[in-house]
Amino acid sequence: MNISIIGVPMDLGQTRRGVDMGPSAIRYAGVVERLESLNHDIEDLGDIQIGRAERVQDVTNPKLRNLKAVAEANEKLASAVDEVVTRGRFPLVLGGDHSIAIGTLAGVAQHYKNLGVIWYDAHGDLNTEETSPSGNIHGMPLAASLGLGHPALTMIGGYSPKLKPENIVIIGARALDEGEKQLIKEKGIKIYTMHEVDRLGMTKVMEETIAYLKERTDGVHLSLDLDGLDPHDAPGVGTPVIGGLTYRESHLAMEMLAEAQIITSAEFVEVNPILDERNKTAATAVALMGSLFGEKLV
Ligand SMILES: NC(=[NH2+])NCCC[C@H](N)C(=O)O
Ligand SMILES: [Mn+2]
Ligand SMILES: [Mn+2]
Repeated sequence: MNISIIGVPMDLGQTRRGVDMGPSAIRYAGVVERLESLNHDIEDLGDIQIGRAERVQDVTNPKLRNLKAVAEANEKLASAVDEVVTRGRFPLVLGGDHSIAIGTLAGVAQHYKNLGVIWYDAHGDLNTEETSPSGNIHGMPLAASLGLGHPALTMIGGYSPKLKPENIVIIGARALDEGEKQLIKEKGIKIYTMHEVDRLGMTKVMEETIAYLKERTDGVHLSLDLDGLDPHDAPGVGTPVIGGLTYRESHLAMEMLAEAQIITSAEFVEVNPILDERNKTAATAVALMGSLFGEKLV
């Protein structure tokens, strides 16, 4: 595979500092070497520039913190991702907080009629400024990609929506806000909460997810928020939620995706080295990328 890495040192989609160092932490954990060892062609495009006016939080609208800076960075990311896909390469985006999924999806979705998304996350990220309890844009990217929310977010890349609700599968959810629950029901979004993961087991969850997406999509983006994993395996995240997916379940999920060959772009987000233990979370991310890109135990 020809893979292009794009770092997005974004921390303006939430209020805990340090997640802007995520791309560096993931590079230190050896992402390039790991993927090269699997015989992929790797190109590291470096980082997107994030405008951060002396780290001052812009709360002009407390329901949409740092809206302008987040939107600007996502426009840049959308063009960078679009350029990678146009060159026929696989975009691998390193975050940064999850607000960057808006830009990644804006860059990818225009290349597909029916882009699918696997949202691997403790959260739904389906809030809008009306439903958000925090005003943090990292809780809104999936809604924005469905065309819901502020136009500065929904219109990144100049078009909307990027996704159809029936092409989304959420895996690992265990912290959903009221508005998000409503939206999931109203739009019929497919979701495997921790309840279903416990009940069915990850094998069945992934078999169903893969079959579901295969029949209705022509490409699948993996948006993996490290907080989807249990804080025991991924402590370096800004919004940890206990009772999450294990390291082993997550590897199995990545291995099954590799086998099915359905993933056409991916992002690994919310790695915060300041909150981490000896770069464990970045190391987990890199190990999961290994499995996603074909690493086998024997
Ligand atoms: N990408 C994330 N970690 N999102 C966490 C969102 C938390 C909460 N639902 C909010 O909207 O504020
Ligand atoms: Mn999350
Ligand atoms: Mn998220």
